[in-house]
Amino acid sequence: MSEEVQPHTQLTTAINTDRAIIMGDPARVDKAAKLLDNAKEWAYNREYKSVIGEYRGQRILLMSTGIGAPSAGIGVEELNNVGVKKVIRVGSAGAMQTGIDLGELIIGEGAVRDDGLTKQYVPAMYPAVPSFKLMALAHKYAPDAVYGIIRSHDGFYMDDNAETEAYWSSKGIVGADMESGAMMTIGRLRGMETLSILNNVVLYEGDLAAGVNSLVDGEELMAKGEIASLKLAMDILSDDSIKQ
Ligand SMILES: O=P(O)(O)O[C@H]1O[C@H](CO)[C@@H](O)[C@H]1O
Ligand SMILES: O=c1cc[nH]c(=O)[nH]1
Repeated sequence: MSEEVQPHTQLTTAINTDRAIIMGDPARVDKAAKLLDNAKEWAYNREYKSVIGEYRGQRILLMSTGIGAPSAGIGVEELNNVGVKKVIRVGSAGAMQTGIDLGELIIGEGAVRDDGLTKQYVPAMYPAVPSFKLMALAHKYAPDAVYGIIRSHDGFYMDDNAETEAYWSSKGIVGADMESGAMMTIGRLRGMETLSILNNVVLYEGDLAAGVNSLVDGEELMAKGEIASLKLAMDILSDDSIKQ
């Protein structure tokens, strides 16, 4: 653990908790903060907005990490530096299979590491897997969520998106995001327990940009999915079996 102020997140060990919920969007931190008791903003530097509060008596840090593996990777490293050992990402995603509705929760049983960053940590054959303990708690609180392997990628606006998605869909991948693979890989290398809970904002083969715009506009099913995903992460992190 480091006593230093972390340069990007501005976190220190004074956060005094071993668990955090991370998300891409700083605006989601404000929505999540409303679900906590005694929520207090800790810092807001660059894309990293952090709030500390309590859920069912358990102290939890909320933090945004911006978009993409490099900024998520920095966030996870700095969380580890200040003693955080359990991290749940609550993100948005695109479905990779038909039949997954808007606002449905997709929980990553592993991630295809289609990012550039984590290959600089370990070869691509190293698996990106979540904590089995946190996963078991996900099943306890959300037995009906969609469970499967997700794909974390670097490029939102790729010319070959349709072909790439068809390929990974044919391999059974259930959803796509941009940070879960980095969190699972770097987290595991640093001895942290991680889990990824994603709110579906794009139907399979749907319009990516339109889906993300609807999330911003607060479309009802997506807004419900966002709150459900945050509550699920809080239920898991405050479960009696892993209470701090
Ligand atoms: O909603 P967040 O958590 O940012 O997650 C998803 O949304 C962004 C793309 O729109 C990427 O960060 C992707 O992973
Ligand atoms: O398809 C999607 C939707 C949101 N975010 C992604 O990374 N991909």
